[in-house]
Amino acid sequence: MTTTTAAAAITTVNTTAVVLPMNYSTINPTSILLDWLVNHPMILNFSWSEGQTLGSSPRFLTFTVLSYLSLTFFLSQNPFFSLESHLRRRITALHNFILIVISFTMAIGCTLSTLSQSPDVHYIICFPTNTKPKGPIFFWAYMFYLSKIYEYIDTLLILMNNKSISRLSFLHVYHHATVVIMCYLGLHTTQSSLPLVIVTNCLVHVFMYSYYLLCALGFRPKWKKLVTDCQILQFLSSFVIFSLIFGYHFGTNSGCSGIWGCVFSAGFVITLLYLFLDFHSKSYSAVTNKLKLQDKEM
Ligand SMILES: CC(C)(COP(=O)(O)OP(=O)(O)OC[C@H]1O[C@@H](n2cnc3c(N)ncnc32)[C@H](O)[C@@H]1OP(=O)(O)O)[C@@H](O)C(=O)NCCC(=O)NCCSC(=O)CC(=O)O
Repeated sequence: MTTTTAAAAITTVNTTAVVLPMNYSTINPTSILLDWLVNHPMILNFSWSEGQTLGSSPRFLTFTVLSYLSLTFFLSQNPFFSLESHLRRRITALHNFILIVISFTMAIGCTLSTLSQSPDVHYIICFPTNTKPKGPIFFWAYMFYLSKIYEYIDTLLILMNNKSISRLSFLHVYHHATVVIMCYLGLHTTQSSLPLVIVTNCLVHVFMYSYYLLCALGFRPKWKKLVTDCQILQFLSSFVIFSLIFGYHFGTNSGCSGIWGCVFSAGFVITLLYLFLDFHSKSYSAVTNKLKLQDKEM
């Protein structure tokens, strides 16, 4: 905490405490961020321990993902209620705003943790095989995992509007269900690459949920395609990261931690890339744009 700054602002004159104006030149934003997002005792002492940390058991994971899939299937077949449009838009806007803040905080927290905790650049890509899932980097990996469960609300928001149920795509449900398993395995196997995957995805999500926020507020941003392009770029950059890890793991004697987590993530990214390229061609091709224009003119 910035105790030195606070202490410097307080001085005593004739035994009476006088609060002097804060010397703003001594406030260092980076050290405040480090205090809150890296060196906070809760973050510094975090440890993922299987069966003890909330959400860390295979049973919890199975229950969560199966509940999501069965509820989504049930509600899509039996739309239960449609919220009044005004209220739904407000709830959606708030939900997106929360996700922008959470994603941004995780991106900053994970970046600072990685920069301050990594002994060398190699560590950012490849954790040594004896790495334990504890400390700031794994705290943010855990927050990332929990945030993916919170993102299930996206699906609920689509289901709460009878008119938008057609927006519930295979891509959406497959992504939301599988990403939770990927994050769990990341922690369970102490997976190398976690810092880069988390920071990249959080930054893309700040952009994506800003797009959704504006939609919920009634605007239709012209840069929708740019969001999809960034998502595709994210998946392509993951290939570079995973190629480096596999190169290090199989090309050196020391190896990298959590290689099975990396194999799962790489497989997931391949399927997402395929689905997103398909989404891209269906949403933005010249033919699609022409059809949309004709629809508007009718
Ligand atoms: C541009 C995209 C981000 C979104 O494409 P969409 O076709 O879903 O976009 P859209 O124009 O229909 O979105 C506008 C509609 O979404 C509603 N909406 C607003 N907030 C929402 C939220 N948090 N979740 C779901 N829907 C939401 C708006 O009210 C509006 O509804 P109305 O039209 O009724 O007013 C795209 O690149 C994409 O990701 N498509 C896949 C669909 C998806 O589910 N993506 C998110 C998870 S995948 C992911 O997250 C990958 C990653 O990690 O990067």
